[in-house]
Amino acid sequence: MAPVAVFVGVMGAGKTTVGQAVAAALGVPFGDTDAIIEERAGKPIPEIFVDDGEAAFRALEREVVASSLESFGGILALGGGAILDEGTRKSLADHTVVFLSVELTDAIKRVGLGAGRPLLAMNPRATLKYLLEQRRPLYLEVATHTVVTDGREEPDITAEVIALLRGTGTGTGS
Ligand SMILES: Nc1ncnc2c1ncn2[C@@H]1O[C@H](COP(=O)(O)OP(=O)(O)OP(=O)(O)O)[C@@H](O)[C@H]1O
Ligand SMILES: O=C(O)C1=C[C@@H](O)[C@@H](O)[C@H](O)C1
Ligand SMILES: [Mg+2]
Repeated sequence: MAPVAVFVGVMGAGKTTVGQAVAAALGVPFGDTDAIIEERAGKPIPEIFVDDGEAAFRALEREVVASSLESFGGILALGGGAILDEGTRKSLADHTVVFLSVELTDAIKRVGLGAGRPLLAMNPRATLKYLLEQRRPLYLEVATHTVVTDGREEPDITAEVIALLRGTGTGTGS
């Protein structure tokens, strides 16, 4: 079994929010690799970063993403940095991948001070700006569909994604 669709995008793109809504509308399960990692580690992501370091988090993320891509049959949201791993990007070539795109202004409004997101613990605006620039090409590389979310409410974005998944929408990208 493989995911119906995989959501990628930077922190605040709305992967969890829109992913849950799309899954509910399609009547399929929703999975979030960040939540699976927290279950596996038995602690929240900020604690994994503090206790074990980012490298240990990325190793666990790689495993969780690989097993979810093989066996999770619903809508799967990946952590914002999962696509940094080259093996993960290659595995995504076999899947329907929705890139939720967001620019800095809206991303900052959505993540606020970055609570629960350890990479944003210091200077969230500058960090998010850097992450957006660094990762945008990687999100585009894996995306089969790109959906612009700036200035849009969740139901509107969800409707576009559902149309894309049903093959009736044109989307805003590849
Ligand atoms: N289109 C939107 N408009 C306004 N707020 C939104 C929108 N999408 C999500 N949000 C809000 O922004 C915050 C971040 O959204 P969400 O957690 O879904 O992002 P994410 O992509 O899963 O981020 P992360 O990679 O950190 O898990 C949440 O508080 C959510 O309610
Ligand atoms: O962008 C990132 O690198 C991250 C995003 C979150 O989803 C979590 O996976 C974690 O906070 C790291
Ligand atoms: Mg999320």
